[in-house]
Amino acid sequence: MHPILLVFVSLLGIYLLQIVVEFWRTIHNVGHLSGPRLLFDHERFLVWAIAKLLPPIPYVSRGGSWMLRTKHQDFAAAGQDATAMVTMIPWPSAVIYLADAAAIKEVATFRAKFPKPVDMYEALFAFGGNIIASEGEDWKRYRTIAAPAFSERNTRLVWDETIRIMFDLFDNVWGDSPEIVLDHCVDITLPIALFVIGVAGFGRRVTWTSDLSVPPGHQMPFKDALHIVSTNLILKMGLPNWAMKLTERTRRVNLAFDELRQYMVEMVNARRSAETREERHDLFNGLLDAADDNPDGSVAITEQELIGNMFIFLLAGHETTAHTLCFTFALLALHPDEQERLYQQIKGILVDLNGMPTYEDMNRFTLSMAVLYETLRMFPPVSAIPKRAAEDTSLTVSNADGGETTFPIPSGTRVDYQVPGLHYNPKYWKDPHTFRPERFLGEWPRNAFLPFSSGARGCLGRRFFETESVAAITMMILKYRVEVKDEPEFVGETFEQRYARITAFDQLLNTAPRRVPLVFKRR
Ligand code: HEM
Repeated sequence: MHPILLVFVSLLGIYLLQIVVEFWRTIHNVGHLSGPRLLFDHERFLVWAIAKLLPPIPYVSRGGSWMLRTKHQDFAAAGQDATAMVTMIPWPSAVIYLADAAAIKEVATFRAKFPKPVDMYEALFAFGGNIIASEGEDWKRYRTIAAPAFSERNTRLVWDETIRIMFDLFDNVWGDSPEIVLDHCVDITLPIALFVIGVAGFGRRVTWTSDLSVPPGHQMPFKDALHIVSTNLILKMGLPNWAMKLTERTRRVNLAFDELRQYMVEMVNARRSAETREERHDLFNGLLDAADDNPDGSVAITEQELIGNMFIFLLAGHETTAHTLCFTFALLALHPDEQERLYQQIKGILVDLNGMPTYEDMNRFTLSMAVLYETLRMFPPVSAIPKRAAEDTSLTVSNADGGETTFPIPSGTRVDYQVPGLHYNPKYWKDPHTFRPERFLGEWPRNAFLPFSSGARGCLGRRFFETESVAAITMMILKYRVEVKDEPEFVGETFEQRYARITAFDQLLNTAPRRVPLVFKRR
């Protein structure tokens, strides 16, 4: 054998031998927790992207959207509510997945022991320093500034504007048509969520019929910039700057980012040069208020951080909301009896309100909220919430025979909340595969419901989202009956087939419905 080839083969042999030894050591170090064993590390971006396209292949790929597809199965097979995925190449590593409410609560409580692995959120820095992609002192500063923006007044604004947007849709877009056929329900839920974040987030009213003129100094109307940015955030995060200049589409996306940034800079300047401060309750103004009110006069947040956080609100809040609303209408269309029950409650409440609910009425729509929660339980937009052990530690989970298992966690190991695993865990949820909104009407296991994460790092926009969604669902079901669109190629399918088709999903940055063809019939 040629000496160079001999050296290469020997080095490769040593590497493979080390990998095999390290692989067994990694399994041993997490207490031999059962779970998938895979050849390649799924967390590398390229492998992750390829794995999404592949079908499940034993020891190679779990296939796309595996968490929501497999739900609680891995945990049931393991006989306990913790599993470890151990991968081999390029270097053995383990990710521990939890579907045990008490263990998750412990991880959320001991934040210093289980901080957020911010290196995984690197792509989000494309927008500037921000609350989601930070930890420690930076995160505390962002949270202190951002939390007051999600005020009671902002929530009220969200409610009022959502009702207005829904009426605008019914009166000025759908008009007198007795039925509206949509090939994919996101065609209305994406705009609804965009308009709400436009006005209650950015303080700019954009709507179905809003004016598309381009103000001086701009190349694109605000509405287009907001829309293009919000639907292309993944593209911008995934591609390097030079690649964004290659095609007409990516150049337009780049332009939209520049335009939205410029609109925001102008909004900051207009506000700072204004003689009197306007009383406004959108998130952008809320952030500016907090930034300006720093008691020692120092800059609490730079302009770049302000804009970075606004981009993040758009990323965190737009598609998650739109997709959840879409799944909600899909589930109501698939379960007409549940839809009727919801309609009866809404009608009963609105009889004495002349059809125009106010923010004060929100808590009376208990079934609207229950339907929303049941949708979030079954189709959580975020499947995995990652943490990383900062020191050698251990956790205890319950197992199938009623006992407990304690396992070690070496420092540096990823520990993820596996949200679908928790949400479909029969220990907490009776008949977890059945759509049963009323389970959220009485007492329910709050620690086993994690669509918004929990603890100090829980979702800041939860109330924003809930308010908008309850208003949108309530108005829609009051005015329209939702049905699955009849399509000749699906005649004769069983309920299970129809359910699987209408709720089919892909998991990208969040869970996205694949195609939800619905008909909205005027009541
Ligand atoms: C269905 C709707 C939503 C869901 C399921 C959701 C879910 C989540 C989850 C799971 C996290 C934790 C992420 C992590 O640890 O990496 C989070 C954080 C966050 N969300 Fe949401 N979210 C939703 C809507 C919104 C909206 C509408 C906004 C803002 C307008 C928003 C703003 C935020 C922010 C600022 C954080 C970071 C909190 C922190 O790290 O301190 N979210 N959200």
